[in-house]
Amino acid sequence: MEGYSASEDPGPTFCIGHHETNRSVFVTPQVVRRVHESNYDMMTVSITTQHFHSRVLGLLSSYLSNLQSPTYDSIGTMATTQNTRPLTIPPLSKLDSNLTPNDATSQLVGVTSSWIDLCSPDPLIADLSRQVLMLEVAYAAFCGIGYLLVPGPKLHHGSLHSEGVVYYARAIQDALNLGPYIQYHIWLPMLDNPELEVDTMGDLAHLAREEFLQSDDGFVPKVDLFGTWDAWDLIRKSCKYHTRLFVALAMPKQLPPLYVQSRWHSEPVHLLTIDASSFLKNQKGYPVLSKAHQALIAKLMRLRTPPWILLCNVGPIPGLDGSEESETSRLSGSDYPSLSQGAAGNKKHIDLTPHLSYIRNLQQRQPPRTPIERFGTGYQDYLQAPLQPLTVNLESITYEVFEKDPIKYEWYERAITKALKDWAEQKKPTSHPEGKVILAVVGAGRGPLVNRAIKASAEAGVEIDLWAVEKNQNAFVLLQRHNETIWDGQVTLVQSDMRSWKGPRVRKPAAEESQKNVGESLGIEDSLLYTPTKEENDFGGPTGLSNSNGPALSYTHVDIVVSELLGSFADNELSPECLDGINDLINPVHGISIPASYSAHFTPISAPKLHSDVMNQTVSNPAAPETPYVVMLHAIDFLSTVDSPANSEAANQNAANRSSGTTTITAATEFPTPFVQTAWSFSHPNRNIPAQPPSSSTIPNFHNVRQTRLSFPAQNRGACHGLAGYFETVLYGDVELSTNPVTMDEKSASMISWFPIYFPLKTPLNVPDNGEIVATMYRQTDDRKVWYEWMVEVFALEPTSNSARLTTPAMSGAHIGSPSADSLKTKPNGQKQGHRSIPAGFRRVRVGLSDLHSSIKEGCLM
Ligand SMILES: C[S@@+](CC[C@H](N)C(=O)[O-])C[C@H]1O[C@@H](n2cnc3c(N)ncnc32)[C@H](O)[C@@H]1O
Repeated sequence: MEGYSASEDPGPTFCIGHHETNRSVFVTPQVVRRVHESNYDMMTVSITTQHFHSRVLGLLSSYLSNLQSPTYDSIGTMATTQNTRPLTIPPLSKLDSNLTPNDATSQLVGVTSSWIDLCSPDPLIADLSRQVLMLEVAYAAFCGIGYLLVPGPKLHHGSLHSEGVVYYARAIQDALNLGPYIQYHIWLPMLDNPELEVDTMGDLAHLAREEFLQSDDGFVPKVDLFGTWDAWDLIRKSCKYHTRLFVALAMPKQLPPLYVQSRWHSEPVHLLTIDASSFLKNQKGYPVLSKAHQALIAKLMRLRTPPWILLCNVGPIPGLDGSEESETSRLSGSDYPSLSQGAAGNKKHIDLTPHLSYIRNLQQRQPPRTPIERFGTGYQDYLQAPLQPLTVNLESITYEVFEKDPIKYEWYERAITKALKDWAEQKKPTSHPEGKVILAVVGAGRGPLVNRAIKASAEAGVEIDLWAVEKNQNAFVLLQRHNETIWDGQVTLVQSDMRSWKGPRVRKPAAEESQKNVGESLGIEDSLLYTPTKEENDFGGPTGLSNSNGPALSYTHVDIVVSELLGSFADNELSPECLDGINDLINPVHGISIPASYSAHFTPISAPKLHSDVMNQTVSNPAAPETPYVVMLHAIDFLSTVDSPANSEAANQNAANRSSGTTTITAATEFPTPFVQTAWSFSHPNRNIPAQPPSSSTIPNFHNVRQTRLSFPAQNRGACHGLAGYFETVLYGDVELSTNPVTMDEKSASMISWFPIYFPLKTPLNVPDNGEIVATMYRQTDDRKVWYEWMVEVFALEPTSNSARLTTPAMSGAHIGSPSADSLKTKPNGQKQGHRSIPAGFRRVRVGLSDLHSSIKEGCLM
C-alpha cells in the first residue's frame, strides 16, 4: 500500500449507452462509429419493427374475430380457446426487422418487444407473446447479438397480481436455450408501482379476453417495494441462477428506501437504465441527478462487474436520427460545468448530449477507493478456500500480502507496548532470572511481529527476552537471516510446532541453580525435557552454554505469548488448538496471551452471485456447498438489520429530498446496518483445559467444541443463501481488531488482512416479510480435525386470533443493537440475546428448513 496516492486511483470506468424507444434506424458500422464519436460506448436496437408489431396485431384481431366464445366442458376446462386451433405467427420477413448481421452487431444491445405480455392470464395472449419473444431471440442470435434487454413481466392484470410470472420465467428458460451465446437482461423497475405499469396503445395486454380476467371489484393495487424483486427472484430461480441471466434495473426519479436499494445492489445488475425523466435540472437548466441517485450509482460502480449505464430517451445521438450535430458546440465530459460554473453561465455552448456529459462528469467525480477496495481488487465476491497454515506451509508471497496490512501490526505493537508498560507498572515478577519479560512470538512467519515486539520493548522501556517459534521451515530461513542482519542476534529462534515446544531456557544464577532444577519446579518429567537443537544454539541461542562449562540452561515460563493464528471466523485456522499446546508454558500466575480472546460472529445474507458460483462448483466438487469460503463480500444483502430510527429517518429523508443541492451524502445514503451476533468465543491462557487421560495418545479437544443457536429478525422478505461470518479479537486491554461490519470502523478501520467467511446453503430459503431466521451452528472436533456444521430455519409469524390479525407484528429483536461477545451471556431474566419474544396473538410457524451442512470433508487437520 505504500507510495499509493488516492489521486492516482483511476476509479471505475463507466460504459454508457444510448437507448431510444422504438429506434427505427438500420444499424451499420458507420452508425456505431457515430455513436462512439458522440462519446457513447454503445447503443440499443429493437429486434423487430413497427411493421412486425402491426402484423401480429392484425393476425390476432382476425383470429379473435373468427373465434367463438369459450365454452366450458363438463369438468370446467375452457377447451375451445386453449387447446384447439392454435395461432401461429409466420416467420419474420425483411420488413419485420432492421437488424442485419454486420461488424456492428456485437456492439449492440438488442431490445425485445415491450408490447407483448408473457404473463397474460389469457393463454392466447401469453402464447402469442411467447412466440414473438422466441422469433426475436432466434433472429437476434442469428445476427450475433450478444446482449438482449428483455422488458420485465407485467405484474398487474386487474385484480390479479404477479399471477403469470411463472409463464414469463418459463419463456426466459426457453430463450436461454435458444440463444446460447446471448446474455439476457430482464428490465425491471426498482419497485412495483401499479400506477406506473401503464399499457400503451397496441399492447397485447389490452386484447386479453374478459373471461380470463377476474373482475376488479373495486380492488386498488398497492405499491409493493419488493414486488419486482419477488418477480426477479422467481424468474432466476426457475432458470436455476443461470450465469447468462442478469438484471437491467430502471432507476426511478424517486428512489425507493435504502433497504430496497441494498437488495438490488446484491443482485446481478449488469445494466442500469436512467430515463431522461429521472433527471433534475440545476439552476442553469442542466440535467443532474439527486445526491441519492449519485450515491447509488457510486455503490453499483464499485461492484466487481459494474453495470453499464443506458441513458433512455435523452434525445437523439448527434448526427443520427435526423439530428444536426454542431461539433464545436459540444462540451466534453471534463468541461461539464459545475453548479457554480453553470451559474456563471456560458451561453455560447449548447451541449447536444447534456445527460451524457453529466454522467461522464460523474465518472470523474467518483470517490477514490478505500484501502480494502484497492487491496481486494479482483477478489470481490470471489470464493476462496480458507488457508490451512497449520498443515500447509505458507509461501513467502502470502506472508508478504499479510504484511501489507496498515493496521494489524500497528495494533499488535500498541498491545505489546501496553502490556509491557503494565507489567512494569504493576511490578509483576517475570520468569527470567534477570527480570526481563520473556516474550515469545509463536507462529512468527517471516517475523513482522518480532519486529513489533522489539519496537514495543524500546517504546515501553521494558527489557525483554525474545523468542520466536515457527514450524514453517521455509519461513524459518528468513527468520534466521533477519536475526543476523536486522535483530542483531537478540532473538532466540525455535523451528518447531509450538505444540511440541518445551519452552524458553534461561541461564539461572549459580546460587539458584544449586537450589532447584527447573524441570522439577515446572513439574516436567526428565524424559520430556527439551535438548537444545543446533538451530537454537546457532541462531541467537545462548551458544556454547552447557551444564559442563558454565551455569546450565533451564526451562522457564513465557510471560507474554504473542500469536496471530486467526482465520476469518476467528478459530477456523485452529488458533485454540495451537495455543492450547503452549498453554502450560505460560507463566501460571502472571502470564498473558496477546490476543487475550477472540470471538466468531455471523449474520444471514442474500448472496445470489455466491450461490450461483457454489452451484457451478458443485458439478465438479460435491463438497462445494458444504465448504465455508473466504470471500470479500460485496454483492450481498443483509437480511437482518438494525432498523434504528436513524436509518429509517435517513431513508425517508432520502425519498423526500429530490434536489441535488440539499441532501448530504452521509447518513441518507448508507445501507442499513446488519444485525450481527456472536456465535462463541475463546480466551487464552485457558486455565480449564482438561488433563490428557493416561490411556489416550491424543490430547482431547472436546473443550474446544462450541454450539450456538441464534435468531435473526428479518424485516423484509428475501432469499437466504447463507451466513456471513466475521471475527473480533481483544489483543490486550482496549486494543482490538474486528472484521465485524458493525464494529470494524471503531476497532480497526482500514484493516485488510481478513475477508469475511461465507457458509453457503445448498438450497436458498425464502424468508417472508417480518420473518425470522434461526441459525444453528457447531464447531466440531474428533481430536484429529475441526469442522463446522450449520443449518438454518425460517419462521413466519402467524396470527392466532382475529384481533391479532389487525395488528402489525412488532419484531422485538429488530430494534436491538448488534451484541458483542459479552452480551451473549445469559441476561438476568434467563433470555439469551438473539432470542426474541413472540408478540401476543402470534405464533411462530416454520416455513423453511435447510439441510444440516457439514464441512467435515474439508475439515482443518489438527
Ligand atoms: C497467519 S500466519 C502469521 C504470521 C506472522 N506472525 C504475521 O503476523 O505475519 C501464522 C503463522 O503461524 C505458523 N503456525 C501455525 N500453526 C503453528 C504451529 N502449531 N506451530 C508453529 N507455527 C505455527 C504458520 O506457519 C504461519 O507462519
